[in-house]
Amino acid sequence: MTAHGALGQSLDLSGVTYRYGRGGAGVGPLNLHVEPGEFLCIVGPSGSGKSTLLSLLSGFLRPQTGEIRLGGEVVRGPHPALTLVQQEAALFPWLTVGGNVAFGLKGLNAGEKAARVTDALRLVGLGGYESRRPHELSGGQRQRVSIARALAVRPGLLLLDEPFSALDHATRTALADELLGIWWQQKVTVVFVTHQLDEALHLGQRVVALRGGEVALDAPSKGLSVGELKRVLAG
Ligand SMILES: Nc1ncnc2c1ncn2[C@@H]1O[C@H](COP(=O)(O)OP(=O)(O)OP(=O)(O)O)[C@@H](O)[C@H]1O
Repeated sequence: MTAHGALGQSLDLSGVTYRYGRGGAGVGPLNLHVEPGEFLCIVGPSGSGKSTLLSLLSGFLRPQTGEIRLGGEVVRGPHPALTLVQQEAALFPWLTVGGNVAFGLKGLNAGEKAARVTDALRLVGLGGYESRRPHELSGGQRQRVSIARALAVRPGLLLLDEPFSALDHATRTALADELLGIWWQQKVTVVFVTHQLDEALHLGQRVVALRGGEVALDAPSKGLSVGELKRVLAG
């Protein structure tokens, strides 16, 4: 299921486990392959292991068994090619929008940084907002800035943890469609965690449902229904 000659990187999990305490809750063993440029949604009830999985994917937690590979390279810790967008836009209030987007850019000169910032803000529909401050923006705009910040580093894998959950329905729908446009244009690999089953089916090419830290379903979203997902998640 390769998407449109993607530039994003492949993601592979083989035998990955992480348990909090001996025999405690957590995830695994997980085996998962994500194609370069694929859009994967992860759903699951509260406590099913979604956040633990994202922490493992973003390198904040190390697997206790197995390994995670991004573009064939073992992930050994937080990495600039793995960017995480969280529920609430965590912007630095004392920096401008441009400063926030430029924050993670390393090893570039000032001109290259400015070009990356301009491009990323244009992608999220905030061209010209460079000198604004976060408090001057709406919740949806702030979340757009955090997506721009993630995109500015040209990630091989974009991880999103319920990025639209704090937004009203109309803004949420608009941002979801914008994200699809960006994904299509940038050909980045996306792993998107959501509680909303309809959102997962709308956005993802493929849906993975977690239950009790294990994969209960891994299927193309085409042909899946919210009812079927609910049945799987209920066990
Ligand atoms: N720091 C921790 N110490 C001990 N147990 C933990 C810790 N973090 C999570 N857990 C447990 O691990 C399991 C998976 O939690 P996780 O937060 O990954 O689930 P989740 O699907 O993201 O839930 P939610 O949708 O509520 O955010 C749960 O049983 C949780 O109680």
